[in-house]
Amino acid sequence: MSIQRRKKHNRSNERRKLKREEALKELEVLEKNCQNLPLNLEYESFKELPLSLLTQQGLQQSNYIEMTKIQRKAIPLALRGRDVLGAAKTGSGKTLAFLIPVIESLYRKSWTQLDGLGALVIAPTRELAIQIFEVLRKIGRKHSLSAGLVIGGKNVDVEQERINRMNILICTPGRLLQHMDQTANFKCDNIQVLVLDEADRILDLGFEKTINAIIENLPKERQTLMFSATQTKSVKDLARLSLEDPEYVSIIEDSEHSTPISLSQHYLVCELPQKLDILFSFIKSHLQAKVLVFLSSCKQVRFVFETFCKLHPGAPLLHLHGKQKQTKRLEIFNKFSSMKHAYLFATDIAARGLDFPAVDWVVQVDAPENAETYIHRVGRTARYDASGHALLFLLTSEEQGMKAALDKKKVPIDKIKVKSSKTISIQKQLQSLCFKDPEIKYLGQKAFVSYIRSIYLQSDKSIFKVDELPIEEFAATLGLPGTPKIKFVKAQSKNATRQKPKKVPGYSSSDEDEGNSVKILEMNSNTLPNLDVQEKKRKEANPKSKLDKMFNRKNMSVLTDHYKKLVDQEADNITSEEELITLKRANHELSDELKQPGRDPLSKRKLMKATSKKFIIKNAPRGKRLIFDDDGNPHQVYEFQDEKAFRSAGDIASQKKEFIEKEFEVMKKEDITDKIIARDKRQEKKIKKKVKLKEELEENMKSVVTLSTTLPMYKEFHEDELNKNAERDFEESSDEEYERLSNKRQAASLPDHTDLNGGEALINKKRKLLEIEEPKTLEDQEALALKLLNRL
Ligand SMILES: Nc1ncnc2c1ncn2[C@@H]1O[C@H](COP(=O)(O)OP(=O)(O)OP(=O)(O)O)[C@@H](O)[C@H]1O
Repeated sequence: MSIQRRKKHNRSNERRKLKREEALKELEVLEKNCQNLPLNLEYESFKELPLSLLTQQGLQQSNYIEMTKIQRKAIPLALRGRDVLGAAKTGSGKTLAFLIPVIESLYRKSWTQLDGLGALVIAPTRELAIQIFEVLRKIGRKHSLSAGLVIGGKNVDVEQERINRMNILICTPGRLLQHMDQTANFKCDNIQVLVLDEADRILDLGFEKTINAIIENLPKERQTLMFSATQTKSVKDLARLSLEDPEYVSIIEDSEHSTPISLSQHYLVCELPQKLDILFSFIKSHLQAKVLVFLSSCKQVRFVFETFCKLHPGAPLLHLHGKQKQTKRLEIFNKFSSMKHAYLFATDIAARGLDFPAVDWVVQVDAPENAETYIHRVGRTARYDASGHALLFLLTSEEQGMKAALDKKKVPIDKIKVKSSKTISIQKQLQSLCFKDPEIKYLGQKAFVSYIRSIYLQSDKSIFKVDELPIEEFAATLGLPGTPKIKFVKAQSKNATRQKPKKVPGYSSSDEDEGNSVKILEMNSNTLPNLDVQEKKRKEANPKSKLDKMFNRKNMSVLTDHYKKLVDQEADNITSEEELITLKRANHELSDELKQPGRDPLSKRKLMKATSKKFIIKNAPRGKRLIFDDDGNPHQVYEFQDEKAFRSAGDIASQKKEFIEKEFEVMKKEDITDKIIARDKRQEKKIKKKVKLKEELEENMKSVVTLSTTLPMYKEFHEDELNKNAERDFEESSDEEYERLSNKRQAASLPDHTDLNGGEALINKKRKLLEIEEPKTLEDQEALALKLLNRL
C-alpha cells in the first residue's frame, strides 16, 4: 500500500472512531437525561423530551409534534424506566405513549440484530396488532431496529424462519405462545420491554392463562407498560402479576367524562321489531356519512348486510366480522379506512383500538354488553382532535339498566325520540327477500337465534332480559315466515346435564323442563311436527294464509336440508361455552302410517308416496358391518357388554384406556399391512415401467444404427426420462426413499457435485453413461446400445 493510501485509510479509520465515540457519548447523555428527567414538569411537545435524533425525525416526518395528555404523562415515566399502567380516553394517542419508550429503550442500549428480541407488544386482535405495527414503522423509520408482526391466520413456518431475526415483535397472545412452544431457538430471555395494549380486552377474551404462560417465559428484569381506554379490576390483578410497583396514569379519572369531549352521544328507545326499520331510515337520511354500525353477532351482521345490499339504500355498505378470513378482514379494514362515505356493519371485532380515519357516526343497533364496551365502540369516532356522533338503540327493557351503567362510568348521553313519521318500514321487502331467496331466509333464522342467544348469554341481567323480548314480532320483522322455535327448557345444572344420557337430536322430552339452568332448543318451525300443545292451539286460532303455506312449501326442501346440515354440524361442534345453549335439529320423524305402508294410510297420495321405490329405499334400514369369527358366526364390529359385566370389569377410565390401547394396536397392524400392499403396488408399477422403457429403448436403438446424429436427442430423452421417473417416484415414495431419489435426480440433471458423499459414486456412474463419445462405426453404435440397455 502506498504511503498516500495508507494515510487516507488511517484518516477514515479515525473518522469512524470519532463517530463511534460521538454516538456513544450521545447515548450516554441520552441515558443520563432520561434518568434525570424531571417528572413534575408539563412537557408540551416531543422536542422537549430526551429522545434520540432518529425518533425525533421519525415523529416530525409523521406530523407528530405536540403531545396528547396521556403521552405527556406516560412517556416521561416510561423513559425513566418505570412500569406504567395507563388509562386514557379512546383516540387519545396511547399507541405512541408506549411505542416511543419501546424504541428509545432499545436504542439507548445500542440494540442490534445480534442482541435478538428486545421488546414484545401484545394486542388482543390481529387488526389492532397490524395497526400498531404500521405506527411503529412510521415513527421508527430512521432506526435500524427490525420489527415483525406475529398474528394468527398467517403461515407459521414463514414466521418461524424470521422471528429470530426481530428486535421488536407485535403479536396476538395465542400465536406468540405457539411460537414460544414450537419455534426452535425462539428466545425471549433478553426482553427489555413488554407492552400489553387493551390489557382488559386481552383478559376478556380469555387470554389470562396465555398471558400468564407468556410472562413466565420472560425475564423478571424488564419494563412493563399496559394501556387501555378502560381499566377494570382484572387489569389491576394482571398488573400485580407482571408490573413492578407500577405508576398508574389515568387521564380518565382526572376528567369529568370518560369519553371524548368532542363526541355527542344520544340514545333512542325502541322495540326490537322496529330496529331494522330505524336503521334503514337512518341510512337513508345520512347517505353522505361514514358510519360504523355495531351488531351483536356475526350472523346479525351478515343478515343485515346481505339484505340491506339488496334493498339498495343508496350508500356503500361493507361488513366486518370474525368469521371472515384474515385477508378479507384486512381488505375491508383498508377499504373502509380509505372511503369518505360508507357504512360498515361490524361485530365487536371493530370495537377496540381500530383507528379508522374520519368516522362521523357510531351507531349501536344492538346494545353493548357493558359500559366499557360502549366506551370502546363510540371511541371509533371523535378521535384525537376530530368530532363525532354516537347513537345507541335501546329496548324499553334495556333502558334503565344501561343508562345507570353509563352514568356510573361517566358517559354523558341524552335521550332522543324517533319520529315514527320518518321511519320507513322494510318488513315487506325483507319478507319478499326471504321468500325469494332461501339463503336469506336461512341467514334470517340464524340471525334471529344468535340475537336471542346473545341476549340470553349477557351477564348483566339487570339490562338484558331475554324473557321480555317480543320474539314472534321480531321474527316477522326479519321477514321470516314463522318464528324459529326457541324453547326455554329448564335443565339441571351444567354438570348434571353432562352426566345425563345423550338425547336423540331433535327429540325434546318433558324432563328437560326440570332443573335450574336454562337450555335453548332451536327448531325449524317449517318442519316441526312435535309442536307443543300451546303452539298447536295458536296455529288453530290463526290459520295460515295461502301465502304462508306457499312460502313454506317453496322453501321447505331447499332450506331444510341445508339448515339441517348446519344445525347438525353446530350441534356436533358445541363448545363448552355453548353447552348451555344447544341447537337441535328439527324432529323429522314420519308419522306411523307412512312408516308402515301396509297399514291404512290417510290418503291416496300418502299411500303412493309410502309405497314408492324411492321412499322405500330412502327409509330402508341401513346395513350393518359385521365381522365373522373362526366358526363363521357374525358379530357387530363393536359389541356391547351388559352393563353389570362392564362395571365389574374395573373402573371406566382404565377400561377406556385399555380399549383405546387395544384398538391402537389393531390400527397399527392394519397400517403396516396397508403400507406393505401399497409398497408392493408401487414396485409392481415400477417394474412395468422399466420393461416398457427397455422396449422403447430397443426400438430407439434400431434408429441409432441408421442415424448417428440422433444420439444427442437420445441423451436428452434419457435425462428427461430419468428426471421424470425420479419426480414421479419421489411423489409416490416414502420418506426413506427421498435421499436415494433426490440423488438419482441430481445425478441425471446436475453438473459437478464433488461435495456429495453418498451420491458421488452414483453421479460418476451416470456421468459415464451420458458423456460417452459419439459412435462412429456400426460396432460403436451397437456397443453403445448395449451399454445403455445394461444401465437400465
Ligand atoms: N401527538 C399526536 N399528534 C397528532 N396526532 C396524534 C398524536 N397522538 C396520536 N395521534 C393520532 O390520534 C389517533 C388516535 O391515536 P391512537 O390510535 O394511538 O389512540 P388510542 O388512545 O390508542 O385509541 P383507542 O383507545 O381507541 O385504542 C391516531 O390517528 C393518531 O395518529
